Amino acid sequence: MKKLIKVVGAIIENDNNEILCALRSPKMNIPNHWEFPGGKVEENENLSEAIVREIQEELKCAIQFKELFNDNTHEYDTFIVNLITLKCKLISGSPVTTEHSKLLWLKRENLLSLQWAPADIPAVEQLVNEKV
Ligand SMILES: Nc1nc2c([nH]c(=O)n2[C@H]2C[C@H](O)[C@@H](COP(=O)(O)OP(=O)(O)OP(=O)(O)O)O2)c(=O)[nH]1
Repeated sequence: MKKLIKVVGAIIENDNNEILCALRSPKMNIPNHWEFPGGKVEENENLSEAIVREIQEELKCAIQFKELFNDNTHEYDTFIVNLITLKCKLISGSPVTTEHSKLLWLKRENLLSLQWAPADIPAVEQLVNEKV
């Protein structure tokens, strides 16, 4: 049976209504695909704790959880991911890459020009269609 992993991804928007996108590196699984930065939820933590921890570890900045945005389960060849995207607010510092190949701030209307990890597509489409 395929392993099911629970993952949180942060949707961080700046004052110009741009959204932070992160490119998975060639060394990561699902390499060279764009994603919402984040990672696996650990057993002892809630979604808000998980996303704050992951973003501090990966992007070296502090965020605050705002609201649940999208919850999508996607079956890859070797595992199943339950990707929960959360709207978050940057509260201190600015994101820097530690594991990703690149970070990019993009307007909603340009999000679909990137090659996203397949599990992310419903959240990306919901963002593109969202009224702001
Ligand atoms: N972080 C993140 N992972 C995603 C997204 N979409 C998607 O399919 N994934 C997949 C890629 C990975 O297989 C898995 C998350 O693993 P990860 O490697 O980012 O998480 P992590 O930092 O906790 O991993 P680890 O190095 O501790 O094992 O979910 C997304 O938008 N964000």
